[in-house]
Amino acid sequence: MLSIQSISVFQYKNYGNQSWDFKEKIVGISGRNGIGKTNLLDAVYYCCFTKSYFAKSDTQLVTHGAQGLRVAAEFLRNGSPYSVTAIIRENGKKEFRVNDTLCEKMADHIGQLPAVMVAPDDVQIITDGSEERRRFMDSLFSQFDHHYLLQLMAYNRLLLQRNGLLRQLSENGRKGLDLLDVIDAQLLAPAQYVHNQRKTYLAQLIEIIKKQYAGIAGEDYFPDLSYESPLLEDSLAKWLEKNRDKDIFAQRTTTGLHRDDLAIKLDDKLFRLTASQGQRKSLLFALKLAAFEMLKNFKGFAPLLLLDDVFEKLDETRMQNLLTEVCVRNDGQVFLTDTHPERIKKSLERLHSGFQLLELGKG
Ligand SMILES: Nc1ncnc2c1ncn2[C@@H]1O[C@H](COP(=O)(O)OP(=O)(O)OP(=O)(O)O)[C@@H](O)[C@H]1O
Repeated sequence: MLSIQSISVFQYKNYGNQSWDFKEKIVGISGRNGIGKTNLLDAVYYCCFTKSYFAKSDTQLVTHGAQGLRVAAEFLRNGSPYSVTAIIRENGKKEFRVNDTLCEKMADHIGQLPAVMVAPDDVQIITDGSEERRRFMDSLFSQFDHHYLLQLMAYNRLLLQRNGLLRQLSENGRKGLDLLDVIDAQLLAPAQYVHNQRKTYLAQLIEIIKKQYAGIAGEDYFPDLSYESPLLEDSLAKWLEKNRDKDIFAQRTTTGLHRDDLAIKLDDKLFRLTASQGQRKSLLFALKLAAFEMLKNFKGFAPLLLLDDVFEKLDETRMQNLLTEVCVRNDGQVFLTDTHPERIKKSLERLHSGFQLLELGKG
């Protein structure tokens, strides 16, 4: 079982110096638009992932006009205390401590405090390009397969090096092809590992998504989901060899893992072009709940579930079904935000399970 007991923030977005205690499995957070509900969820997310779900850089998290920030939180994981402190110093340097010990590599912390965020703009996972879907699956798989994260990081680092070299080769008449051979050889092992794991994990994930979609949408047909990868057609070694001239000309690596996708179709057409708003919402929740379920299966305990503004997204019945599923049937801790204190209170009361309601901006 994983739960967060308390969090304190200093100079974090719109918060000066504030702390909260979380006493229940279900925590509702209400308050008017712009009061800081999302920011509070994001601070929890930050403790789990060493980065924000929303902001591209840490500097965006520091309160405007201030320098440096601090976020500290106490968790309980399988009965043992687990504390996290994140500090961004005035000079921008970041320190992350777990149980008072400095974390040398942020990657080592990923997966220790599994969490799933559901936020209003997440529908981009379905409507936007493949990058959003890769981010979704990588964030999920990295939380239960540490080697996956390390191999993915190695692949991305080498890819950057390769693209830099391709630019040089294109500009200086191909001097340095030996180095390209070296980088290409180094890319193969991490690419193969990530590809194999994506194949395995996506097959499992897709089955859970279908089940969740049926439960949420109540439809007896499913979107067709499949793993698309150039590596399903040929090995990366072959692709790199075949595309070498093209890559030098384009000054970038034109094929590889970074082109993978979780393809989503409905009646043989792209889901994002044909699906209704309701179907998109249902699929988004199905993806997120599938991520939640998969994490729970792998970790042996439920991840934190951070639901931002979901009341605006689903009708009342679907919302109540979802809350029963994630708040009552699961033993995990759930955070929900809503602008209307009465609406969230009423929904949570109907669950007949203990909950806490934080009203931001009051008292
Ligand atoms: N770095 C920052 N420094 C100061 N304030 C910030 C910073 N980043 C964001 N904010 C402020 O935080 C507020 C938004 O907070 P947040 O998104 O958490 O609100 P919310 O309660 O979730 O609102 P909504 O109900 O509209 O989703 C805005 O007023 C924004 O100006």
